[in-house]
Amino acid sequence: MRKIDKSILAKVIKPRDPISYKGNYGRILIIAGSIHFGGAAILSSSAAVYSGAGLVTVATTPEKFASLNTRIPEAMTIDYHDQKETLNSIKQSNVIVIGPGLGISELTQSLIKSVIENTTKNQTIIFDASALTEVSEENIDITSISANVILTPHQGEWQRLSELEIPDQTTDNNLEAINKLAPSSLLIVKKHLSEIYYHDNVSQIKAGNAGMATGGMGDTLTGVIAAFVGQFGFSEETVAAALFLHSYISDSIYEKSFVVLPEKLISEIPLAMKSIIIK
Ligand SMILES: NC(=O)C1=CN([C@@H]2O[C@H](COP(=O)(O)OP(=O)(O)OC[C@H]3O[C@@H](n4cnc5c(N)ncnc54)[C@H](O)[C@@H]3O)[C@@H](O)[C@H]2O)[C@@H](O)CC1
Ligand SMILES: Nc1ncnc2c1ncn2[C@@H]1O[C@H](COP(=O)(O)OP(=O)(O)O)[C@@H](O)[C@H]1O
Ligand SMILES: [Mg+2]
Repeated sequence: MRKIDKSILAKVIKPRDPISYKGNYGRILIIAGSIHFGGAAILSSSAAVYSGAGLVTVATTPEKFASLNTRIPEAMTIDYHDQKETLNSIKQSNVIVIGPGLGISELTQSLIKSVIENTTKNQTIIFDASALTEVSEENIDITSISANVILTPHQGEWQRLSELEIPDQTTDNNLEAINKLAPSSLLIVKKHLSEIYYHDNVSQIKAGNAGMATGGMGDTLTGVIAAFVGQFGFSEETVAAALFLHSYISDSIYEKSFVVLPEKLISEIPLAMKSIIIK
């Protein structure tokens, strides 16, 4: 199993061209949040903005517009009940995150199907949280999606998708399961020392700590990955760098703090990314 260490960061995080504009750094759509899970949409979108995404739009329930605009004014908001507006945003985005805080509902199922049917090979979809649960519970076919696909289940969500009990989630079993479920996708099994499965390659990050075992940490990861793909393009390296940075910053916080709060992690992303390119 290949190990992912700090060297991945300098391979991916590059200085910006002075002659550039926000369109160069990715249009991200985050389809997230619901009446009981407003924070997931805030954390995912904040993480995307703070990780350098050019433009971030959150498709969520209008009850959450005020809190979102207050917490992360850089992100724009659209109503995911408005099919026309949501479809328009799906088609215009480079990266689409779907799932954090969405909840289990017919709406979630229809949003998933709309994303699958209206994206092309030049786009990337990140399935997380409730979207993963719906894919498994509704047997939604994700084997032949045109867009790049990234799945970010924790071990419980992976159990639902793969039908592998957690103790049986070995490298070989995971590889077999992902090749059956979505052969060309990139799978991250989130846990202590998370693993990446992509085209039969298996790698493991050498960072992460138990202070990360707090609600919202996975929602946050989706925003970091989305921003990295939006800026640096879809590749196993880009995703590995995002996954590593998320745990690397958490490790530095964990040195002095009993718990790693997702918001604290997010606040430290810009300085951590800058430190990688300062020689
Ligand atoms: N502030 C917010 O708005 C938050 C919203 N959240 C949303 O809540 C929804 C449900 O996600 P959850 O993950 O909380 O609940 P899930 O029900 O999807 O998964 C948690 C369940 O998985 C099982 N499990 C077993 N081993 C596990 C392991 N090692 N790691 C994780 N789970 C394991 C347990 O039965 C546990 O109850 C998602 O849409 C998520 O985005 C959560 O992310 C928490 C924070
Ligand atoms: N003990 C641990 N060691 C390292 N990383 C952990 C540990 N516990 C949780 N994490 C990380 O925290 C995140 C939790 O994701 P998830 O359960 O989806 O959170 P949420 O859905 O509440 O946002 C994952 O990235 C996981 O790898
Ligand atoms: Mg999660």
